[in-house]
Amino acid sequence: MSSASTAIQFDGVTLGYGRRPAVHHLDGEIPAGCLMAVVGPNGAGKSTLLKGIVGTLKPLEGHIRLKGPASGIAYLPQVAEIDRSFPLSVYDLVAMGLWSRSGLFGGIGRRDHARIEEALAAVGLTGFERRPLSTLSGGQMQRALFARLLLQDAPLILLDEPFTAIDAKTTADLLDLVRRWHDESRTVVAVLHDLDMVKRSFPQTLLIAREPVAWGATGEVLSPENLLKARRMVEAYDPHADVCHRSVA
Ligand SMILES: Nc1ncnc2c1ncn2[C@@H]1O[C@H](COP(=O)(O)OP(=O)(O)OP(=O)(O)O)[C@@H](O)[C@H]1O
Repeated sequence: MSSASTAIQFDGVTLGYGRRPAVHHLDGEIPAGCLMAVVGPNGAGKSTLLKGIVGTLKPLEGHIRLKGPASGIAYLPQVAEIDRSFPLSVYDLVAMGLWSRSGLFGGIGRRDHARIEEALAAVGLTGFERRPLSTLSGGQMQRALFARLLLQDAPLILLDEPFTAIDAKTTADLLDLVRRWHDESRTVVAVLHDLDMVKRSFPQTLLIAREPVAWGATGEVLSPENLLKARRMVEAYDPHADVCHRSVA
């Protein structure tokens, strides 16, 4: 049963594609206000887990319960999933962060304009308003996407590999925003590969290898034994297996 301080509750969750599970045996909760990293080897199911939380992927089994409506989620997908050829300006992209409030055709008032400019300033993109997305560097694009997240003003923020292929300065600036969200008591869940960063900046961690390997305080979760176990579990996983029904001992 989820409590008032639970942001996300997993009950016997299996997530997958077709009938093939990508993540299973997921039980537990993410407390509200938690700053949590999701780590694991390639193919461990980290992105799949975020898609399950966002609701773009329905569980094959079990339930994911969210405190608050799905519209209260701000989600940053992996860079590879974002189409930059779409003819949008930086301003338009960032303004999309207001959609949940203004609606698709709501128009942008003076206050909204000021908020967009504020968000652009917070990510260091003042002056980039009219630039087409296709002309941005990878780091500038990620800054623009963070500005959009800022405007979404969501209690739950999901980030899928937000710092991949961006330089140290951009990473530090964006990590400051993540800390700010945490200070504002938002729940932040980020898929990350840089374990040093996780140890430094993320108090809670879920180590996943198609199923949870360890979940809790980062220092305990990221033990050499757990990391080895996770690698072995992903290597041993049968990608053709059907949904399994593990009996409770
Ligand atoms: N759309 C899809 N259709 C079928 N299988 C998929 C799909 N998306 C992911 N998978 C499979 O689900 C498994 C988990 O993938 P997922 O992308 O969640 O892993 P990940 O931990 O995020 O990996 P990485 O660190 O490489 O990004 C993989 O075996 C992958 O091939």
